[in-house]
Amino acid sequence: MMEKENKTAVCVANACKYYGTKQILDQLNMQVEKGMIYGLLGASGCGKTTLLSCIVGRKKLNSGNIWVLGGEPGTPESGVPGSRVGYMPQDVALVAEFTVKGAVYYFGRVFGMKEELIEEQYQALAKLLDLPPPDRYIKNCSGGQQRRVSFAAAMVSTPELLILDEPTVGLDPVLRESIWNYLMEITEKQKVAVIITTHYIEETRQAHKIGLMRQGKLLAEDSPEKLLSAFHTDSLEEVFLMLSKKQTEGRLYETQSENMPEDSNASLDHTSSTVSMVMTDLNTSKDLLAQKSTKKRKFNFFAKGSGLNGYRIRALLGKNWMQLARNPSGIAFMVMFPIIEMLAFFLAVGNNVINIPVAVVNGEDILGGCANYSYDESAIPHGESNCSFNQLGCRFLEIVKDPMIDLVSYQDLEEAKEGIRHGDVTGALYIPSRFSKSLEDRLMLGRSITMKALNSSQIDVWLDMSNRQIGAAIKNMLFDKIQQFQKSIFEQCHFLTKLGDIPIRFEDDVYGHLDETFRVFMTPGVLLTIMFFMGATNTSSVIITDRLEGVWDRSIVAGVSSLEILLTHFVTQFALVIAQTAIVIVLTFPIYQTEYIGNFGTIILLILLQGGCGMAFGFWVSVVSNSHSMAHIVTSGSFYPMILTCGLVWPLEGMPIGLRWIARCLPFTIPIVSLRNVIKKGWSLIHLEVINGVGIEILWIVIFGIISGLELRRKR
Ligand SMILES: Nc1ncnc2c1ncn2[C@@H]1O[C@H](COP(=O)(O)OP(=O)(O)OP(=O)(O)O)[C@@H](O)[C@H]1O
Repeated sequence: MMEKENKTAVCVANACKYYGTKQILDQLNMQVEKGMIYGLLGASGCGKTTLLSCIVGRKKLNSGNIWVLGGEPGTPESGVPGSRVGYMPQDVALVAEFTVKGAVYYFGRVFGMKEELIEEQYQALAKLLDLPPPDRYIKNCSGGQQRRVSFAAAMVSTPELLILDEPTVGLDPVLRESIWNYLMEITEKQKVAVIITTHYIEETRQAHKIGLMRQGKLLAEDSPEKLLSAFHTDSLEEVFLMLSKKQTEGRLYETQSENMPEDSNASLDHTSSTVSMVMTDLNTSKDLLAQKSTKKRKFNFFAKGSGLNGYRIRALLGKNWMQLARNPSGIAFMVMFPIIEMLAFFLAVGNNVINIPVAVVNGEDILGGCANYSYDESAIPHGESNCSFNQLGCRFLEIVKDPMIDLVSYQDLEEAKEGIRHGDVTGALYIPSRFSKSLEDRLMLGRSITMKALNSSQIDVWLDMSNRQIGAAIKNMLFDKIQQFQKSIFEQCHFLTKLGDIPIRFEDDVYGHLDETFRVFMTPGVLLTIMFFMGATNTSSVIITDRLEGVWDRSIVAGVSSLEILLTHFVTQFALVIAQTAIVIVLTFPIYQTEYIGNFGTIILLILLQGGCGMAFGFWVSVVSNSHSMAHIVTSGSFYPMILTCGLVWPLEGMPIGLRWIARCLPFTIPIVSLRNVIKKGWSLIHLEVINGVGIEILWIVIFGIISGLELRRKR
């Protein structure tokens, strides 16, 4: 048995694999010996790549068994993933920013090979495969050149098992021949087992064994010569066609008994519910698979080899750095966006509105334009308690002058109101024709004033409140101005000015002050939301590129763990978050002079952690998204709900109770309050209202990490 075991490289028994309800592999059996080229043939979509993914451990069978180089893929005995297997996936799966040499070196480093050995291998492979110049970027290589580099990357560790998914697509016949010659040589001399898929059926005549696959089943498995003689033809394509036809007619069993030559070692697979001409040595496979099943599998959160390894981490960090550094426009955007966003905030938010056109109809001086008005003569005191008023409308118009409004004189009230309806002006002030006299009566006569006089002692205002912010700003400004106006009259008339005050007094504010701009309130929220979404978009776009280009999967087959990929991306992306945090902090505090009274370290901590939280969110987005556009939809789709419910636009206290609780659980709702407490109240980390912000950020980093890990496992 030992002898047989040593000869076997891959053994697949009764393999079934589903994607959802669709069956891809159907009771498939296959056996590959060491020192053999195994050509796996089949129409597009028959499940070849899926089978190879299961062999290298990237996908899991729903039922059945696989044994590779000493054990089930993923166990230490099999050495898969790792340097014992060279895997060239169907897609090029190389980092576009790598150079040709850098791509081969990356895999050498992941395998922990010495630099001199990698160089030696690189030189040999460059010659064999006629690789493009070493310093040419992968993204600048042609499709055929990229496939050759991909082949070299699979070969760098001189693996025991070489899995090549359509390696010869797009290569010229001369190069195809030299690759086949090379494969013949390594199978013969180094006893490497090679599994190769190809669309060029005749190319596999040189293989030692070929497997003809259709609809998830292996129809036949034998040497090309034996298959050709069994079907009395000299074309493998014809063999395949005949077998396919018989499979469709359900006569495969007959095929085997009729056609198999005496000396063929093919046997019926009686363990399968289907019948096929597979060569699998069932005794060997049973021995191997039984041996494997005694090995206990350990629970492993990140699926494969979660241990951290220095040289793999160095290789991954180098890769991430290259991806970043060789993408200067990406770096420029990552630096520019926080600057642009913060500048947009500081320049656009919180400033007073100016030059709003407001109509004025001064009934006291319709045509005069206040030409004969004198401030001093508009309120003339008589004795201790009397005062006579004159042209107070003009006095009010002088006081009401403010950068916020541009007064536009109208002579008719209806015309002014029409101006609002047409959008020419935002409001209209109407000063009644007897305003001064009526106001005098109001102050002097007290309770005996007539209703008519009372009405005409008031200035009437109409506002366009369709723009609520502007309407409210004008309203507030008019309240201030009318108080100023009243105070000025009281002073001039020697009245007790306090009599004019409304009977409520606002003392000094405990924290902040009433006339602070809206920007001060917004700053903590803007800082944290910018960091969250910058972290999310940076991370998701980098990781999704790795996943879509196949670099992630390929690195994992080379022995890298998901945890190592995650950690190294975290390190690289966190360096960016640190840079972006520095940018937003410098703009907010030294440059825009935002006041803060709390601990600066706590402010930095809350902002940095929020960037980390965004990164973790971006990581999750990249795991659940199958494309860049889907990642963008998820990120931008979550942007509005999170922003609208975080208390930045409207207080949580104004939301329905259930929504309030949901909003509180979001990644930045409570941290915004915590940051505001540090900036405005000077609270430290010992306050619950600060520490819970830090706690929520850390909790979300952990939650996103865990659900991403679980999703990665589920996707296998
Ligand atoms: N992740 C997936 N989810 C759902 N279906 C999938 C997934 N991957 C592959 N498939 C489907 O499984 C079937 C087999 O795909 P596979 O890539 O294994 O075929 P293949 O034989 O390698 O084809 P080709 O020669 O064109 O590469 C196809 O119908 C494909 O659409």
